[in-house]
Amino acid sequence: MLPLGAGLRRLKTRKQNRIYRRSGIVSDAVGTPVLSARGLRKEHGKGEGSVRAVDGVDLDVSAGETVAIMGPSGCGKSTLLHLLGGLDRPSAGEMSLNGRRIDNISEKALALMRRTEVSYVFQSFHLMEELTAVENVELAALLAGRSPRVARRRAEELLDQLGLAGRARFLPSALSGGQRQRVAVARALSNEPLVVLADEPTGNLDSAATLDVLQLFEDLHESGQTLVIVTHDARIAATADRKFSMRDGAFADETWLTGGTTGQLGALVGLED
Ligand SMILES: Nc1ncnc2c1ncn2[C@@H]1O[C@H](COP(=O)(O)OP(=O)(O)OP(=O)(O)O)[C@@H](O)[C@H]1O
Repeated sequence: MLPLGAGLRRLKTRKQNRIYRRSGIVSDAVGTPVLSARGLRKEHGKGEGSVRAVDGVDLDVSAGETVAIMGPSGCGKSTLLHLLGGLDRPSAGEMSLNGRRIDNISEKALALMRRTEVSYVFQSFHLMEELTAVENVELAALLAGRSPRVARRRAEELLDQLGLAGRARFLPSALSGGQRQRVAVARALSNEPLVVLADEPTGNLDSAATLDVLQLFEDLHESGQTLVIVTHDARIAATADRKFSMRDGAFADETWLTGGTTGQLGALVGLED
């Protein structure tokens, strides 16, 4: 088994190739945000009882960047993440993925985007309990259009790289919380997503497993994976390039943790080394 960091770094070359391939040239991968939102709004419900959960969010996430979103309970973090990943539709505003509008596309196109271009890691893992670890990961790759042979190979490879080779045939019920979240991360990577969206990835974990998953997200960041993480955990947020504080559906504050534009330049360096 490869050490976790080394395993993920091996993924990096493939990721670089994918970004080059999809974007055509490097400057596109850096210049065009992977994920972008303008004037994003979401109202839950209608009329007097409606709640404006997201209220005018602008966001650009560059290739290879990790963005953390923090804020008090109910400020709209999960709703925003759902909008960004196409799990829900905005009431107003525009969103783009790799330069392509996604706020006004058909349900079919949105479903395809969810299977092939974005991935999620949830607080409560959302693994299929009747499937083994490798089957959970493989299923996501199959849904993204990989052949059964490629899907199985990729699933085994990812579990190996995430330190779970010995647990591949275990059902989720036989895994610890940290191991389940690792399977969920392997599943999220199985379609080679442009961006991984994580909603409180350590919210259901004890402190030892939290440290484990924290390291995992640092390694993912290091591997060049674009990440948007909603979290209450300042340690997770500290692994990000930028941190947004959300209040009442909008960003109240933005903090560069890796120093202004050097965060974006860092992504460029990461692509080229
Ligand atoms: N499906 C829904 N229908 C009606 N209101 C909703 C729905 N989902 C969320 N809300 C409301 O929208 C607001 C934002 O909720 P959201 O879950 O996005 O907040 P959050 O910041 O993620 O909270 P937490 O940190 O507790 O998970 C809250 O007032 C919530 O009650």
